[in-house]
Amino acid sequence: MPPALDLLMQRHSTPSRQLGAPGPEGAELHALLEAAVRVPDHGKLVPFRLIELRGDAKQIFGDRLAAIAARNPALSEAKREKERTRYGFAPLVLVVVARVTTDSKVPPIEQEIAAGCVAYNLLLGAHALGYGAQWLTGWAAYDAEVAALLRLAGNERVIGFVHIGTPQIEVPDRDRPTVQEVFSPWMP
Ligand SMILES: Cc1cc2nc3c(=O)[nH]c(=O)nc-3n(C[C@H](O)[C@H](O)[C@H](O)COP(=O)(O)O)c2cc1C
Repeated sequence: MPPALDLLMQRHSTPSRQLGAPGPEGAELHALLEAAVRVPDHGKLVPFRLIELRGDAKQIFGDRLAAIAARNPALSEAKREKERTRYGFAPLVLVVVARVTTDSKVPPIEQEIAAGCVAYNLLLGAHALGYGAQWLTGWAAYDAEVAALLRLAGNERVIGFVHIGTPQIEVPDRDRPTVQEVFSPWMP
């Protein structure tokens, strides 16, 4: 099997709480980012950007998120507790942001898909470099206060928080859809 296809076959997420140091930094992180932004992009709009959360900034972000969660009566106590600790594990979290050009002929969904490809490339690239990663959204990706905390513009939204680090345990793969389940010929 070609190595690139083998990578696709081997990749799986590592839960963010099972990720620890080290994570990619310096030239290695730069290479990961360069590879990640090579996505199909209708209209070449570059409808994405990335925000790094690392070190103290990452922990402060996690604390602020927990404070927002604590004020939200719609979130269960268990979810609020999860927020208090979520950012203490993976050494690096990349926030993938979609920035949608509204006066373009390219529909917003296509621009958001391009940003989603960046997030997936990060998972693949992290795996290729020997790291583990997980793409999370949760309530925080859709919360206006969190968007303000990240200083997102009105046309921007969080596509995912990609946690990257070194797996602390061997994570078994999950069940995968079979080709038979998802593939069929079109019948005229
Ligand atoms: C857009 C998106 C958002 C996700 N958000 C969450 C999340 O908030 N919480 C969670 O437990 N898993 C979430 N997941 C799933 C995990 O990232 C991951 O895919 C899954 O745990 C294992 O699948 P994998 O091994 O094929 O990556 C999300 C996946 C996608 C594509």
